[in-house]
Amino acid sequence: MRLFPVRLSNITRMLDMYSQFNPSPLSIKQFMDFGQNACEKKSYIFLRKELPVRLANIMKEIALLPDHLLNTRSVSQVSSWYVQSFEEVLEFEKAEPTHGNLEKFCSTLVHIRNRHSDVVQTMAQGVIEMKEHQSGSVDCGMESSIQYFLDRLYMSRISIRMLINQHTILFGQFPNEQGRHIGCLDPACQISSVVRDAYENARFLCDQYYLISPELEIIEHNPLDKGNNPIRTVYVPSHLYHMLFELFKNSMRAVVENNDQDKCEKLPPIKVLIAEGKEDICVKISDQGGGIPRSQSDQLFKYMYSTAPQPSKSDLHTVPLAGYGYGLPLSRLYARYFHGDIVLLTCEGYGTDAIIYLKALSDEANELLPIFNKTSSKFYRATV
Ligand SMILES: CS(=O)(=O)N1CCC(Oc2ccc(-c3c(C(=O)NC[C@H]4CC[C@H](C(=O)O)CC4)noc3-c3cc(Cl)c(O)cc3O)cc2)CC1
Repeated sequence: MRLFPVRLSNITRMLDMYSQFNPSPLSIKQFMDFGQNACEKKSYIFLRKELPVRLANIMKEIALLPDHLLNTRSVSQVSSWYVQSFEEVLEFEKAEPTHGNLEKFCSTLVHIRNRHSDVVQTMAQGVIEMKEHQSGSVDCGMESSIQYFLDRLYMSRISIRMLINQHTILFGQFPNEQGRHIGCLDPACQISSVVRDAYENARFLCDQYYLISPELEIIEHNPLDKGNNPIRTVYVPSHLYHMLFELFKNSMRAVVENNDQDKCEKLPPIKVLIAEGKEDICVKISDQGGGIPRSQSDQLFKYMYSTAPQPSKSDLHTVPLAGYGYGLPLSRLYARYFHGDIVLLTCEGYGTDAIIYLKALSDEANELLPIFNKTSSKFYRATV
């Protein structure tokens, strides 16, 4: 994207200014409290500052990427999307919150969300382009700086899309079709329902490809609730679904590929435990898929490790359990976004437990946001 000198110096000046502010993390409780008495003007005043701050913080890190990654066609494309979106939001920097401007702001946010919908795939393509242009393999210093950057880029992207979704759902075209939901948050998200949804959809893909799939068993353990009601929490169902869907796909692939169906009529079931404690809600997915050597289990969270040549569109259809190779690292980011986590515990020769940890209390579920500062930029200089 060619930038004319005047425009370039303007953007550089604004980037330097907005990147000096730290992003302001919000908790699930704050999202809920604001959404229950939502005021569009207050949201507009907050977002027209916070969105450029979050965009500028990650744009400064994009600029620190090594040239042979930054100058790939794909990463240049992503960079230009960020520049364009940064400029578009800045148009509201001093605009009064009139009805017209509020409406224009909402549609601008929708355009920005759509512009950035393919950032993950495009970055994956950029990593592949870089590897293709590299004569030798990528050294581990470079690999760890790319891992560090992509984790921060995608966490920033998750957070920006969360802010945009809350505003456009609360104040967009259909504000009253929310039911009990507050934006993309469900105040009473029933964990077992999302587990079943994700399982059924992963099972459909598994049956399509392998013509067989393991059964599901769910157990809930909620010592704090005498009525033994299903465990519910305030969360973003789509985030939880994304994590569960990826983990079920992995479990099903392992179970089907590592169990000799001739010997046993039925595949060992996938067992899910949902437990609520004072601090955490845990969702443990246990399978008998043969497990992975410990030396390999860390690799599964690596973007570079899994960045095999992207499946072609037809592959994605014919090899449905394969993805772009970012399923697990991205799922862990969704869990970490509100201070949860995903941990893999594998027993080679037997199977794997994948545990999703969620914060049980919404005022402890704070956004985890990357901050551009001397420390983060040193990391790039050290490993570039
Ligand atoms: C980056 S990504 O998110 O896009 N994605 C990560 C996932 C990967 O696909 C998978 C899927 C399953 C497995 C797998 C095996 C397995 O396959 N064992 C048998 C081999 C063990 C090494 C052995 C060897 O090479 O030594 C050769 C056999 N066993 O346990 C699991 C397992 C993994 C996860 Cl993460 C899980 O949640 C549940 C599981 O049961 C491995 C890889 C695509 C890429």
